[in-house]
Amino acid sequence: MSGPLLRIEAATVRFGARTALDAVTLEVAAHETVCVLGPSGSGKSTLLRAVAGLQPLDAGRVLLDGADQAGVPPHRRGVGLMFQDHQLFPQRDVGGNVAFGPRMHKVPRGRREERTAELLDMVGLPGAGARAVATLSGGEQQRVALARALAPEPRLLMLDEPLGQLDRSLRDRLVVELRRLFDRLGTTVLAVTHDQSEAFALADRVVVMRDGRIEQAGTPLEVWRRPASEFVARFLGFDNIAEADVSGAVAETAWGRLAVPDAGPQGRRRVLVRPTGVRLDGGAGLPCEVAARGFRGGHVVLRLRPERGPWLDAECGLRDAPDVGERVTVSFDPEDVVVLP
Ligand SMILES: Nc1ncnc2c1ncn2[C@@H]1O[C@H](COP(=O)(O)OP(=O)(O)OP(=O)(O)O)[C@@H](O)[C@H]1O
Repeated sequence: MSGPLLRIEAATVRFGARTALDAVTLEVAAHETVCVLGPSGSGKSTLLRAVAGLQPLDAGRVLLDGADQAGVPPHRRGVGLMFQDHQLFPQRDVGGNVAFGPRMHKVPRGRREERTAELLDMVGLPGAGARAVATLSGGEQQRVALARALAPEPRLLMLDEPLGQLDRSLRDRLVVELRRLFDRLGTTVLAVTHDQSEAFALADRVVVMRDGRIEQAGTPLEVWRRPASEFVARFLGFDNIAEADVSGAVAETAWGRLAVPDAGPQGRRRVLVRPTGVRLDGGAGLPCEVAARGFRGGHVVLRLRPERGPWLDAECGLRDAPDVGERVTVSFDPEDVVVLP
């Protein structure tokens, strides 16, 4: 099959005066994992629900394998859904939960049992079929929910905040497992999350939404390297943003004169410096006071109050981290300076 597996064309959904989806166009290729990111209320869940057929469109189309899905009920679309609260059937055991879809599709018992065992293996719960749902941890329930969504072999798997309820270390682990699983199965995935690290770890392509529209779409690297707007930059957690006059390869800012890519946007702009590009070099740079510091795994994030200009976040190694109240001077690595369009 050529062409995208999923094509959303100018999809629009209104709730009264509020436009939850505003002419959204998006394609997902077969075997691709696309993660939709955005703040609460930006329309992410509405987009998934529209593709699943749970939310009618006011305008636009959803096509699966080239076929318009208008009038096709959810259970005939061949999409699997896993929602935030991943509600398992409490009265069924793990195997009964996973086999639910295939049973509805009248898959013969032998094949069903084989498939259930295979999927439980795949999600790292071998032999758990007879366990009661109530005896599972949050992470285990999440895996069972995933196996259940995969069991009917959907052509498109849609995940709404798949790891939403879990603590950070479990999420980080599961996200790597999910990525490996999708690669192995060749599953096509459209996932929604408000957690950018999750999206970046899982996705071939990320889509950032704002107020029902797509603000930027690209590979994780593209979006990280070149945020399309201040909104995207701030959403990714980049807060080192200042007004600038850009001329050639130089930006004049309150922090001083920064080197920027030569061929970029010119004139009155805003520039972003990624925290990795704020260097504590002790030279003749911009004097700052360390206002706060926080530990993030192997490195430290410093909150700096510069002599001039907006506050700065800087990343440095554990051993080099200055104390709160210390004075430092910083310079800016041109590699990490981005002129916002
Ligand atoms: N059934 C509904 N009736 C009225 N308004 C709705 C309904 N569902 C969603 N909305 C509104 O549409 C907008 C988009 O909601 P949606 O749930 O798609 O956002 P979201 O990005 O998934 O948010 P979250 O991250 O909080 O789940 C919001 O402003 C929401 O209040």
